[in-house]
Amino acid sequence: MKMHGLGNDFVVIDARDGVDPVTPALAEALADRHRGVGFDQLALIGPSQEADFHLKFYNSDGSLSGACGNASRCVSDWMMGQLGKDHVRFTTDRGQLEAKRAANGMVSVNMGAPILEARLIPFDGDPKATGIDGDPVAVGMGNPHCIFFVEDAEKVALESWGAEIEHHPSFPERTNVEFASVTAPDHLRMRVWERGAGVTLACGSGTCATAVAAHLRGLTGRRVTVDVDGGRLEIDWREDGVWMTGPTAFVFRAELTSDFLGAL
Ligand SMILES: N[C@@H](CCC[C@H](N)C(=O)O)C(=O)O
Repeated sequence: MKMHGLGNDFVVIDARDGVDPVTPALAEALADRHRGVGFDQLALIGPSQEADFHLKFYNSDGSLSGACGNASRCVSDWMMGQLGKDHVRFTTDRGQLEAKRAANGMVSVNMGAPILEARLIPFDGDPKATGIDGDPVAVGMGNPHCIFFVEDAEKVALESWGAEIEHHPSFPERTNVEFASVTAPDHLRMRVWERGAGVTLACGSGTCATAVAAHLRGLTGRRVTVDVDGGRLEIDWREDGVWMTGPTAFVFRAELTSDFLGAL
C-alpha cells in the first residue's frame, strides 16, 4: 500500500502472516522514485504477541529506524479500520505505543516519553562542545534528532546543513536534523532533513522532538502547533508521553510484479 501523512510518504507492507519479505536491498529498490514506487519510509506490519500489531521501519536508503511518527499514524488509521476499533496498541523497536481516532478525521499517536539521556539518544557529549554551531538540542524519540532554533527556518540551507549534520561524529548512529523558529509561545515553524531519506515534507518524530526541545529551552509550553512543509501537526507533551495529532492519507493498494522482484 502507499500512504502519506502531510506528504511524508510510505510504502506499507502487511506481513501479519509472519513472513517478513523485506531486505534492505528490497527497501532501497522500492524507494527508487523512477524504477520502484518511491517513499520516505517503508513500514512493515508484523504480528505482535502483546499488542494489535508490530511495526518496523526502513528509510529510503535501506537503513532501519526505531520510530516513524507519521507512518505510525497512517498505519494505525488503516489498522483501526481493519480491526473495527477506534484505538490500537502496537509494538516497535522502542516499545509499545498507542494510537486513536481524534476529531475531524485526524489520528493521534502517543510516541512515548522523549529520551533525554545522551548515551541513549545516542549522542556523544554536550552540543556546545561538539563544534556544531548554533547550540542544538539532542532529543531521542526512539530515533535521534538534532534540533536547531533559528531566527527564520525558511532561510536555512537545509540540504547542505542537513547532509553535514546527519553524519556528525557526535551522533554515532547518524541523526535527523530539524531547524525551527518560534512564531508564538504555542506555535513553531519547522523544516527537516531526515536521516536516511534527506529533505522530507514532514517528520512526526522530528516534530515531537522539536516540541520537547522548545519546551526544555523555555521557548514554548507543552502544547504546540507545528507548521512543517507539508502541513500542520499538533503536539502535546503529556505525563504519559508525547502525543501527535494530524491527517493521514491512503493512496493505493498494489501488487509488485515478478519483473520488479526478479530484477533484485
Ligand atoms: N518520517 C518519520 C521519521 C523516519 C525515520 C528517520 N528518518 C530516522 O532514520 O530516524 C517520522 O514521521 O517520524
